[in-house]
Amino acid sequence: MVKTYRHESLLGFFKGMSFPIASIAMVNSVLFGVYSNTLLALTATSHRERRAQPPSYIHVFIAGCIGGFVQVYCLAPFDLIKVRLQNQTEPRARPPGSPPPRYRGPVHCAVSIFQEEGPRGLFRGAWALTLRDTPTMGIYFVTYEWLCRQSTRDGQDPSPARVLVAGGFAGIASWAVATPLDVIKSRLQMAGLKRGAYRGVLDCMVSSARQEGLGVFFRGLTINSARAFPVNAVTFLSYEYLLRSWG
Ligand SMILES: C[N+](C)(C)CCCC[C@H](N)C(=O)O
Repeated sequence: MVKTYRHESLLGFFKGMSFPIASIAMVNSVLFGVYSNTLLALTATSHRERRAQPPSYIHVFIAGCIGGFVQVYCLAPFDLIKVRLQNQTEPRARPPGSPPPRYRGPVHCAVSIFQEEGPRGLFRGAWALTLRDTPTMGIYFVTYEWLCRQSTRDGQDPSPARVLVAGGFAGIASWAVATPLDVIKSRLQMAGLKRGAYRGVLDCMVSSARQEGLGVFFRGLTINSARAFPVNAVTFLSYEYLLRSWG
């Protein structure tokens, strides 16, 4: 944090955020929409009926995995642009004559990737993202449901405080499992800049572990968990209460 602040001031912390903020609404509505509709197809219960007739954890897991799988295709290009911009550090005062940053902003970044790496370039790392999100979104929804049911009497709606706590821990639990593939995904997304860096997911895993030890698979987990708690607490609270007031 100190280094980022010294080098890039407060703005450095928000690098690459305009795109994720604009895209998060779309990505989350795809995730939660596919999740809820898959549960409807599997259990024939709507969101409202699910308190009285709770779905089995297997159904929750399958619906979460399918939701995770589908949302990857909305998330992948936005996530790639975020990673590319976050990894581009710019000093506060650029010495005169030094080259300008490679990407001038999210739109310029998207256009450059499209031109330099082709349309498929925008989906770089999407396979690692699919591997990261499919099972861990299942874990995300199962953890949330389990924690809600632990603390709520059968058939009753969980209180807002419980929804917040269950959502927060669901975020942490799923990130704990997702972090190894998150590290690999980000490396593959960055590798598009240098030709032939990795041959694929497995190659990236093996060479990262060889060079940096197994600890590499947990890089960023602490800061990600600190972020995941409030983010996912609010996400689930919004989901529950928006559906309750509209459904
Ligand atoms: C499945 N995985 C762990 C990758 C993400 C789960 C939480 C997703 C949420 N939008 C967030 O940004 O925290």
